[in-house]
Amino acid sequence: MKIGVLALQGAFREHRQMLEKLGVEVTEVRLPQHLAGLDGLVIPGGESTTMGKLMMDYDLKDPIQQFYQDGGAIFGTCAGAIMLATEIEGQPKHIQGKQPSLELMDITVARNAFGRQVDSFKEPLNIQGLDSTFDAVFIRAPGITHVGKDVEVLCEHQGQVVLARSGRLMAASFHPELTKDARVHELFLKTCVKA
Ligand SMILES: NC(=O)CC[C@H](N)C(=O)O
Repeated sequence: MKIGVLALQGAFREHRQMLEKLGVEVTEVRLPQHLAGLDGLVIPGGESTTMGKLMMDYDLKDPIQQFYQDGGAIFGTCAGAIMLATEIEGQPKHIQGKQPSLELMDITVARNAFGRQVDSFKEPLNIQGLDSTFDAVFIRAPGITHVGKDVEVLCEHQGQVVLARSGRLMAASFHPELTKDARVHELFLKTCVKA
């Protein structure tokens, strides 16, 4: 299996290390041609307005959407979840129009729903499909405030959805790459088998 990690900005190295630990071949994606031959793509946490701007500057939006249409799977964590969402709440006022995102997953995401950087926290979560709790790190995390009818809720915390899946798309509010526990990445790898 070959997985790409979008490496424009943010915590892409940690995802790379986690996936390599699981025996996966990993490619850092910075240009459209880096998507060739991948089964899945991870969009890391970071800062979604910066990542969105870089995605547009590097002409990656259409190729990533095409990658998904062609059967690729995508996992967005934290800022990456914002990048996947069809609707974003709380975008900064200085951005005119809609903050750039991929608009692939039928979810509404509220930016910074769990407070500011100083309010970052670690929390044991009960995640559907895992037989014990998962210690999740939240850093200026978004909350998933609405899910479409084809979206499965895999975990909720403080009344908000924090892990969701829709076919080959997965979105997490937290940072599963910042722990030693690889089980959330394993859940994603199960969705990466091309039809
Ligand atoms: N850790 C993160 O990825 C934070 C996301 C950030 N708050 C944003 O809106 O882009």
